[in-house]
Amino acid sequence: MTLSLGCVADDYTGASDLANTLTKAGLRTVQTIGIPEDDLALGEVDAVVVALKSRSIPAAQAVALSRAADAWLRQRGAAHVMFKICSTFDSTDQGNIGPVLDALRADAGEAVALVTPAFPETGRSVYQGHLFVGAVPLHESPLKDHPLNPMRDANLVRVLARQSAGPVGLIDMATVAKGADAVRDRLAALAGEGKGAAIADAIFDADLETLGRAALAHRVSCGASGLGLGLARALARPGSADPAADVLAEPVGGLAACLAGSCSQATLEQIAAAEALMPVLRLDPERLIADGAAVEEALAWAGGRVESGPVLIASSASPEAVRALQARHGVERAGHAIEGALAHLAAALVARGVRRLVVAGGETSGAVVDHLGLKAFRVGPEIAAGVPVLRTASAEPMLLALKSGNFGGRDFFGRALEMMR
Ligand SMILES: Nc1ncnc2c1ncn2[C@@H]1O[C@H](COP(=O)(O)OP(=O)(O)OP(=O)(O)O)[C@@H](O)[C@H]1O
Ligand SMILES: O=C(O)[C@@H](O)C(=O)CO
Repeated sequence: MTLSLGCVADDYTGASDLANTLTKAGLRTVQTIGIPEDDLALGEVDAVVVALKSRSIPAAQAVALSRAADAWLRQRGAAHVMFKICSTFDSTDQGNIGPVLDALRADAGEAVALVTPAFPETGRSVYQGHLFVGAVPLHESPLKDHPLNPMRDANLVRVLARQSAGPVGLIDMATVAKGADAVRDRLAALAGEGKGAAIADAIFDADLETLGRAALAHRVSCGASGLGLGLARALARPGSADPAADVLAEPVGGLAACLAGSCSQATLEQIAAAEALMPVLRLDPERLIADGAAVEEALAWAGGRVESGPVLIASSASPEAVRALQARHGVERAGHAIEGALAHLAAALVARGVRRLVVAGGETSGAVVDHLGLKAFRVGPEIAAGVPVLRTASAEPMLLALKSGNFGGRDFFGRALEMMR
């Protein structure tokens, strides 16, 4: 079947966030892990979100992967492809948002692309090109302490220009308020001025509906789930059946576990709250890096406990502890070693019968899902804004929840496990 919408996401939790939004808006959506085989049977779907792990890799690799994903989606008939980035615009001056968008835009033969990370449901809004996280500008939010890409500038026109080949313009709120035609005219004017990308202001879902309608006149756009919502509302057929309804119809059973590698403030609070619900093991990150025995000890700890109920294992630590560890081992080395350890733990837990798995953190989820060799998910109901239940299509199905670091309320882990039966 011909896709109404193709999406290339730069991490796995971001992909499920977008898949959740598209599903809620009425599009039948599949999330794939990596670029699918040519013969992947899709069934009746409207949208495919190809999840890459390209947010924090060298820009040239991110470009190559994203172009290949885009080519796969175009082959399946997608006339519009959205590049899904983080709603907090996670990136560095080297990329990867600018280089990937430049490449996708060139492949699509477009002069300019609309960009907005606004996602009102999770408090992300853009005004005069400045990104706000709740009530504070990006550089005053907890994202200033992100372990891999600390965000220290809220002016996205400036941020994107630093990582793009060409200049970047602004579609301001006054234009957005005038409607989709005004936005399309502004995009054309910016293209005439030689701008390759335009940051669009958006505060409410209605703004994103306007931007979604305007973006569909082009072959490529870039944003977070808010833009996904705008595109999906423009594309969905009114009155179509709830696409998430049958994902939880058959319980999968099996054991349940949670793994956390995210060090975001939200995840730290969720782990603290989970202590009241299940046994929690806090890993020593120094030992995880130094020594494979730490993983074996964690497995021994989980052994008997997971047979009688869910457990949570976390490497997560405070910003100060993260900085100290990174100073001793380097940002990448520390990050990869911990991701690898959690992925290894996930595989060992699955080998012991875990079939319901909650993972916190985008990079962490990427490492876990890759290590488990999972290829595609159907998208089920929402646990918290931006986090759906996912179901593998395999003969012995698993349920997963891949949580972006900043998402979910304090009760997230308990809530997820309650839904994942
Ligand atoms: N105690 C720790 N010290 C230093 N780094 C850590 C520690 N625990 C985890 N990490 C690393 O921090 C990074 C966290 O990134 P991850 O993407 O998983 O979470 P996040 O950034 O909060 O989530 P998202 O990308 O969805 O917003 C990973 O590379 C992880 O391995
Ligand atoms: O857009 C978001 O905030 C999330 O989907 C995400 O990508 C966080 O890593």
